Amino acid sequence: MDARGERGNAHDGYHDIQKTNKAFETYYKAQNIVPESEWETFLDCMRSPLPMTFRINGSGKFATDMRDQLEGTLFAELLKEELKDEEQNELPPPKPLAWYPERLAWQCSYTRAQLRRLPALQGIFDFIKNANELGSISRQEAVSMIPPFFLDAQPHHRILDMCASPGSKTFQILERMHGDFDGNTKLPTGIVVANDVDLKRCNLLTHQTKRANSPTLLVTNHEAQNYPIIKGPKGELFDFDAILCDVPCSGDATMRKAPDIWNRWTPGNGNGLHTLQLRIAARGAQLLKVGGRLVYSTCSLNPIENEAVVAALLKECDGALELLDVSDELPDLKRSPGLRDWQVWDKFGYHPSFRGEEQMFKLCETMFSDEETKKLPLERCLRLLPHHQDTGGFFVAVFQKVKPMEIKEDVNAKKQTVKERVRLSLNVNAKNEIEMSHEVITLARKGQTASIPPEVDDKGEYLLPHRGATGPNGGSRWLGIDPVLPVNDPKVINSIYSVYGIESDDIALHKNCVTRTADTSRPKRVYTITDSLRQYLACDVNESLRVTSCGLKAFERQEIKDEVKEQEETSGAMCDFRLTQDGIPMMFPFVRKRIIRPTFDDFKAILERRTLAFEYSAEAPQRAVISCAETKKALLDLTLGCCILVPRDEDLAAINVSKADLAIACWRGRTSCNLLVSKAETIHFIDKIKVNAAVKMDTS
Ligand SMILES: C[S@@+](CC[C@H](N)C(=O)[O-])C[C@H]1O[C@@H](n2cnc3c(N)ncnc32)[C@H](O)[C@@H]1O
Repeated sequence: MDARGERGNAHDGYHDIQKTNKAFETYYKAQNIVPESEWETFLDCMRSPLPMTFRINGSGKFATDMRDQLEGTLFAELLKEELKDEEQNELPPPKPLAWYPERLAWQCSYTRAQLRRLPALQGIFDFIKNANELGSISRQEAVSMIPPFFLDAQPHHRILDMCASPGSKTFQILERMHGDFDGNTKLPTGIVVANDVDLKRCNLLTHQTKRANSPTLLVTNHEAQNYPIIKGPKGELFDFDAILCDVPCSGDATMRKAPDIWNRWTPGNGNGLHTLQLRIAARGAQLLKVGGRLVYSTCSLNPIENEAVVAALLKECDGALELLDVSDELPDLKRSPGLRDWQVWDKFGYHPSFRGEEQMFKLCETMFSDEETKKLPLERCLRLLPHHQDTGGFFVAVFQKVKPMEIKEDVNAKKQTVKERVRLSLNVNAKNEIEMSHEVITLARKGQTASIPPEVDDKGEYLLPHRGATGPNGGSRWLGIDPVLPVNDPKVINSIYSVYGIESDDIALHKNCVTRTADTSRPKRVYTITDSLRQYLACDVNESLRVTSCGLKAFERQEIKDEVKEQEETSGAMCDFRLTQDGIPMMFPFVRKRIIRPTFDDFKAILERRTLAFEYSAEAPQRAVISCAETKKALLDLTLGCCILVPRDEDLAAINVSKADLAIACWRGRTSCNLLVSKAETIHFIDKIKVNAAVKMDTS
């Protein structure tokens, strides 16, 4: 039995681990991060399993409806009776996180094992499992939800998440950017750049944030401490309104979730990361706009990874950064103040001050608190202690940039060859190098790039450069990474505009579409991006950014045989590009053509059977056939190709779902209409209909 009166699942391995570590206890007692009177409670809590928490995704009506459903059914049942586990220990009911706005994040005081095991918790277990898979909730540690709140992200902001994978905080930021976008409100105009040093983790990040369907998202793969500096043609820095530095750390505040840390903890774990953490935060400070916010966070309790980094950053920035007092933000969040003084230890013991020889022990001056440090308002930092709110531990510091600061160039970045610099600065492919002017080559030899400004449109906005797509790395500076190329072939874009009835005044696809296909007149996938994202990419004339994913995949090439095209084009326009299901939430408000409103029965039938034939066929008697003559006629009146099916208004009203929420991509074929939605997504739609219909019946 542990401190919480819980027995772990014999198979979860949790209780096989010895949760003591003398060095850990000595170290943190000496650091005074916890008042003496709370020490034992703190240790007990660190040894107990972490309760499961989740937050409801999205915002506005969708999220509050979901919460009301949850409170109205599942949680109400649990609140009615006293819950006990097998050993008759009382299990408190789920409760909303006190500090999280609008009761949209919840904490269940059960372990995962209990959730799986106890029959009374079956409903909650199923709900969490399904809702997480379908993307309506995110299981996320309570403390990990905190940093994005302090960023104060707005839809028009440029935001940089420097160490972003697996992306739970990026996802929160994107939700905040998109707010209640429903086609009546404006699309976010800002950008979110999410970066990670690990390419595989960049791909994970792209996958985890896919549900946000965001045209503002750019995923890059760089060392955050050397993040590229992008400047506009007049030398103006492309800086960010908000930057999150959720840096790599020892993670010793996550012992409740990862108890193996008890066995491997040493003071050296934190010491070894201090310099990298400081370098990442310092790069963040350089890239921050004056007036913008930088949030530094770790899931470590260690002052060397926390206050020491904050103090060194403040000193290094020489008055350009101010550490903010955020005590009036998230007022219900219990927090401990940061320390002004701490101790430096390593495996040899305690080092009272930095005298120089400590360097031999891999300690550095910035780890120590000196007289200057003690004058800094470090109590403004937030340390979240596990026993205060039954969470994991965390550390957060919020800065504001108050004046410009010097920017050091990226000294460690991979050196470009002269030829490469010339090629990149001119945006020409390797074969054309022969035509480079003497002047440009001289500049490149001096280590400078020729400042070829990005192309500008009649409104003075920067357009994306046409990079050579046949260069040594498939047109990209980066081996294995396809270049980001503009799709502005009028044939492609005009066909999309006209076939789907999209107005260029509503959404400027001709400027804001990109592809990774070398032949931009026949792109495989077309991604939409926001104006700001285009400006950022356009200013990157030297292709310094290693972009692993960019914008929202809105259209995909659908090969249509030429003879079919010929026949069809006599009866109307055809488009080689189908709308993707991911693109529908964003594009639907702008689409005026090829929308079909079937009866609810036909709509459900196509979701369940994936295809609806126009006519009954004796050769395929099992095929479902469209039942409504009006829907059939509307479909037959379309040329072959993609269309969007949306239930009729009265049916949507009956289940309280919006048009954009149940708009599905289909293909109008010769003899049938077919779903273009994956099986997993189809289940999501069927569930949405079922859940909403059940709730409606419940409440009526
Ligand atoms: C604490 S995790 C970030 C968690 C993430 N912010 C989230 O909320 O899902 C730290 C991340 O930093 C990445 N990382 C480590 N060193 C880095 C560096 N030098 N530059 C950029 N990212 C780095 C790791 O790959 C890891 O994904």
